[in-house]
Amino acid sequence: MSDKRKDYISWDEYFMGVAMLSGMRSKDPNTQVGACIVSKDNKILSMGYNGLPRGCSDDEFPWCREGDPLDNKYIYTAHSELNAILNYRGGSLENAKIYVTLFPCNECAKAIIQAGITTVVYDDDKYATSASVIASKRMFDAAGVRYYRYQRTGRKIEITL
Ligand SMILES: Nc1ccn([C@H]2C[C@H](O)[C@@H](COP(=O)(O)O)O2)c(=O)n1
Ligand SMILES: [Zn+2]
Repeated sequence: MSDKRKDYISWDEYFMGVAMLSGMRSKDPNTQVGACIVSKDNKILSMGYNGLPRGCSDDEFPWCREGDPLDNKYIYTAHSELNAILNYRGGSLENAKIYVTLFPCNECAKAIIQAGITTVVYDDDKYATSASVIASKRMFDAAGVRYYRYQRTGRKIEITL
C-alpha cells in the first residue's frame, strides 16, 4: 500500500487561503478583505469580500478614502464579513467559525455575534489601535466569541489559471 501525501494543506491554511482568494475579488484599491465561514465540522458555508452592494456600480461609486463622506468609499462599502454572513442562505450560522484576512470592525463584530458565530480567525490586525477594533474586541470578550490570529506557515501556493 502506498503512503498518503504528506504535504497537503492544513485546515487553517485551507480556510485562510480561501478567505485570501475571496479578497482578491475586491475592487478596493487600498485594502482587499476576504472572509470564509466554516461549520464546526470544517465545511465551508459562505464567503465574502469587501465591495459595493448589488446594483451599485464599481465604476460609478467612489473608492477614495478622504473628502466629503458622500464622496468616499466608507459610507458605501459592504465589508467582507457582513457579505459572507448575508451570502449564507442555509439557515443558522450558530457555532460557526469565520476566517477573515483583517480583524473585524465594530459593525461586523455585532453582526458576527448576532449571527451566532463563536470563533474568529484573523490574519492582519493593522487597525488594532482604532476605536472600532478595540470595541470589537470588547464586544467579542463580553459575548464569549473566541478570536485568535492565524499563524502564517510561510507556505506559498501557486495556482495557474
Ligand atoms: N474587517 C474589515 C475591515 C475593513 N473592511 C473593508 C472596508 C474597506 O473597503 C476596506 C478598508 O479600507 P482602508 O481604510 O484600509 O483603506 O476594507 C472589511 O471588509 N473588513
Ligand atoms: Zn466591518
